[in-house]
Amino acid sequence: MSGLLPVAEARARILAGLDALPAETVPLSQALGRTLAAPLDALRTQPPWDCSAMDGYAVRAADATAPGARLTVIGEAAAGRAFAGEVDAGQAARIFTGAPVPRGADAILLQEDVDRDGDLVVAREAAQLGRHIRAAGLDFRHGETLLPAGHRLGARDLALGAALGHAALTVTRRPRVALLATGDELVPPGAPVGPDQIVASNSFAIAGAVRAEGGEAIDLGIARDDRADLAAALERAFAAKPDILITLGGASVGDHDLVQPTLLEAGVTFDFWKIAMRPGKPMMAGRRGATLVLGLPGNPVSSIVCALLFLAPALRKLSGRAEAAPRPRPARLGRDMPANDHREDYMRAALHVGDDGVTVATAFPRQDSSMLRPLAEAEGLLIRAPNAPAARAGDPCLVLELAHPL
Ligand SMILES: Nc1nc2c(c(=O)[nH]1)N[C@H]1C(S)=C(S)[C@@H](COP(=O)(O)OP(=O)(O)OC[C@H]3O[C@@H](n4cnc5c(N)ncnc54)[C@H](O)[C@@H]3O)O[C@H]1N2
Ligand code: MOO
Repeated sequence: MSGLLPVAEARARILAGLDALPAETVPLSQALGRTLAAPLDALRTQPPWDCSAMDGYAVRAADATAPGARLTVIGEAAAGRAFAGEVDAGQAARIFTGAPVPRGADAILLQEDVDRDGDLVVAREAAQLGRHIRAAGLDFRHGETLLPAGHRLGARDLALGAALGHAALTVTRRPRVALLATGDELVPPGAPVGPDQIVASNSFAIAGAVRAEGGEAIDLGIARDDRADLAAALERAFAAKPDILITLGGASVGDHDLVQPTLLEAGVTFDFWKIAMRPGKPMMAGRRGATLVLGLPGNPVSSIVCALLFLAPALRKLSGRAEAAPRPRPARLGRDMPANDHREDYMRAALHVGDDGVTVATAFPRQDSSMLRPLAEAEGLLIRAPNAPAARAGDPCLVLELAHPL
């Protein structure tokens, strides 16, 4: 055996140590992407009264059972201006869409289906009981629960929240994630790049993934490959009281991979180091106090895949979301694949929909974890199980889609 932790077990161990963050109240206008900390209940009934779905005439259906029925118009009901009177036998009230149906009336005749002459309307069609009337409570009733706690709020839900009578919503606090890149070779984009240097890129993807999951990213820049510099940067990171601290790089076994010993010295207790996956093998996970510490590998693709598989689920659990783990979906292989070794493979792949409507995933020929271009071009990650035997084009497989905003 390899002694590396299986992906699912690594994720389960990370999630087991996390609880939903406390609740806070935010104005409806700021609730997009937040997660409900309590069920969303109706504070009112909608529509509050029987209401007209059309412009026309509110009548008694029994008065207009056949074309030619003649009715006297006695008033008008508009949206926001109800008709206070009652529609009696032989009478009608002019009515507009969204207006309360006056007492006595039980059907709406469309204005296209009548002829009007002064105070008189003559039906060209028979009225039908209840036709074009939205009954009170058709949409929801006071006290009903419409969305459960743990639901992440989309744009539609904000309209629902407003209609239910909420000006503010109770949501979980945003998880705070501190990001610290490490490496003498790294400079931020836009800064002069020395002869032995490259541009630090990983933090941008990780911060983006954090925000996409509703978290707040705190970028603490780049620490040098120097114990003192790294230790000082880590203290700055912990001082920001993050729910999660992410280090990038220095996770492996090289002489300059100082992250693990420095984290240990800073009081971090490690749960595990090294996962049976490719890319992302040298990821480490631990805790200091209330902070989850994830040490992601430096290779850009490794760090981003680890963020998808471990950081995003951790953020979902902290946010109180019902479903934390990523959900791969079934697909077919676009080409023959060799047998896999002991690591679960997450291969950058093109996706298309085959003739039978099933997604076809074709792994790119180069799977180097340093290469951002194929990651940017990929539409999905083709998952190859540890020790999967060789497989043929057309065989079933699993993929994780890489859709916007990732
Ligand atoms: N002898 C061994 N060597 C390596 C092993 C191993 O098992 N034995 N594992 C390899 C694997 S797998 C990975 S993944 C990498 C991870 O190494 P580190 O986490 O120590 O990462 P670094 O050495 O710091 O960096 C690797 C690579 O990535 C670049 N990098 C780092 N940070 C950033 C950043 N923020 N933005 C862009 N690029 C970054 C860095 O310059 C290096 O090129 O280790 C293998 N080695
Ligand atoms: O895990 Mo490393 O990520 O294979 O390059």
